[in-house]
Amino acid sequence: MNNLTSLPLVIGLGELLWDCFGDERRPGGAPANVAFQANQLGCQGTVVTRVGDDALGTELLEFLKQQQLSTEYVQIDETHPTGTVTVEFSDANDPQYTIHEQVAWDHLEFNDQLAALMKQAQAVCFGTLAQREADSRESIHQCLAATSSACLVVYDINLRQKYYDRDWIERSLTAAKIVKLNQDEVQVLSELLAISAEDLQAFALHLQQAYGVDAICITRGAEGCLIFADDRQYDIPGTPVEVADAVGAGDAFTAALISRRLLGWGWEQAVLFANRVGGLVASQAGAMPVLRAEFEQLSQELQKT
Ligand SMILES: Nc1ncnc2c1ncn2[C@@H]1O[C@H](COP(=O)(O)OP(=O)(O)O)[C@@H](O)[C@H]1O
Ligand SMILES: O=C(O)C(=O)C[C@H](O)[C@H](O)COP(=O)(O)O
Repeated sequence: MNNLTSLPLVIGLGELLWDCFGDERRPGGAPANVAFQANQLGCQGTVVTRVGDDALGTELLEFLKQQQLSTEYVQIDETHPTGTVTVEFSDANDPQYTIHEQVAWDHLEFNDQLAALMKQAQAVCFGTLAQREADSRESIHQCLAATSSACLVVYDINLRQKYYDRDWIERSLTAAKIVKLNQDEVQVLSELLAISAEDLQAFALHLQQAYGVDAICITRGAEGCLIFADDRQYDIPGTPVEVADAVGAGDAFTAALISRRLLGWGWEQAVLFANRVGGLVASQAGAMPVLRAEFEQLSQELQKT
């Protein structure tokens, strides 16, 4: 691997795709969004994924290059096309995703190159969607098994349509140190794992104890977030923004939290920062807006408090 920088290496492991909004399309895919944002947040964000041998795949590779992200770990699939997602919005302006099937990122292949990369990672973020096919599911868990014991393994649950299963979720929870989920996902998980979510503190404690997770982050859109870590609870209200679309807000939150924890920030400051970063991304169109200067300014402001 060409590790040319000493910045913390943050891997987004799973889907890189096109989010399609009517006639427009923008790069997306939850783990790729995390890697992209980590790159803007002072880390070396790197995407591990697979695209098709087609024009949409070539365009994604070009996009990564333009944004100074490595394309070294983007596999090219000769038989499956580049992934696409149709994004629509509910009456409450919440994004709804239709994820198209049998695409390149369903068929990630674990190999020695990925093992070497994972060994060097300071953090890795993965989700549930990219585990819908056995090929990528097994490769993702092989990648996680190749990380060092110091690596911050983050599971951003991201449940989409019917693409989840109790066994995959439990296996992923067991592999993770930090788990991120939104309010809707709390309800789904509560039913799937038969854990009451009436008391969120008890819900989080159950996940922490049953699966050996250090921190549980529950995001609540405009209402901010609730974090359980170090035997404490951080209840952070939202900061009002004018929403362009909330696509990628959760991934930006996750990337910001990872980046500041890796820099040694305490939970409270890191969460305050992540909350604001999520809001900033919700105020912009698409999952990967360029906001490097805004993030830096916010980081400096919060560091002074
Ligand atoms: N409308 C909004 N106003 C202010 N902050 C927001 C808004 N939407 C999202 N955020 C910020 O982004 C974070 C993640 O958003 P959320 O929608 O809960 O995640 P996800 O995209 O995973 O569903 C929230 O915790 C909040 O900090
Ligand atoms: O990969 C997926 O699951 C997709 O549907 C593509 C989207 O780009 C992200 O999901 C946005 O994720 P949020 O940050 O939760 O808004």
